[in-house]
Amino acid sequence: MYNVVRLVNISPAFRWAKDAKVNNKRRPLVAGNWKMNGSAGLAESMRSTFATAQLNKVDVAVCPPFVFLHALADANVALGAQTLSEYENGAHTGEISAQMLKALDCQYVIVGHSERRADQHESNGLVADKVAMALAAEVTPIFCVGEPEDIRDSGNLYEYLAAQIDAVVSHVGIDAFEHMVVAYEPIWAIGTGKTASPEQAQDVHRFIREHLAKNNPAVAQGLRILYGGSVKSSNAAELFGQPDVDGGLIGGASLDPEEFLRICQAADS
Ligand SMILES: O=C(CO)COP(=O)(O)O
Repeated sequence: MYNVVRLVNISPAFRWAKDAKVNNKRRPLVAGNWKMNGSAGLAESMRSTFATAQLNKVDVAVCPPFVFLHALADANVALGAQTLSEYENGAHTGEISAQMLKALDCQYVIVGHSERRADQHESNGLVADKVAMALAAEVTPIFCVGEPEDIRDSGNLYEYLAAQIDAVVSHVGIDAFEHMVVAYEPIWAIGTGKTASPEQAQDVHRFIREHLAKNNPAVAQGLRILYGGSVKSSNAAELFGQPDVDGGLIGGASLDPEEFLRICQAADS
């Protein structure tokens, strides 16, 4: 399904990964995932909170439900969606295509979030198809991986994560990761208040980078790997301070514009 030719002819505007790496340092990204929350009012208050925010060294994105994307258009944050269809167009009632997101100026789309893997039974293969669709439309996938607690406890953490990553690598190719963001979100840390320790996050982020580096060291080095799972302003700086943690994917705390701004400020250094 994935069209390699289109990626080779990718537009200069999509080659952000080059710009995202300044002086050999990856530029952090903080993305808010509202999940099935929020309102037009929240979009408005997010817009006004960020209108005057002085953030220089961090990229910020907000991923509201589809119906509020327009309410954040031209705000002082990049737009992201929470999922997309694996189909290009046609008779797929209720689906939203990559091209539609592009037309709305969505720069990012979350793909493979654990809640969709669980609720909508999205398999590694389907996630790979969706990543390919996003790439073909030049919308940057925020590709999520993460383990349930029993997998971590059983000692199979790295095999589990490698299978999630390899499904996408084998479908779109390692070079496509130049146009992607990866998010590590341990399922046991999502919405639980139980954050991974900075050391736990760093260990997994380093594993992800080294795993990808086996195929393309330069792409792995430039890749932004976000941490997600109970990030708050009180723990953000320490998490973002880890060498392989390049920002965060924020759930609950992104529903409070002031708190979300504080988390973005923690990455702005
Ligand atoms: O799933 C998440 C972001 O995608 C994390 O959610 P919380 O920040 O609410 O734990």
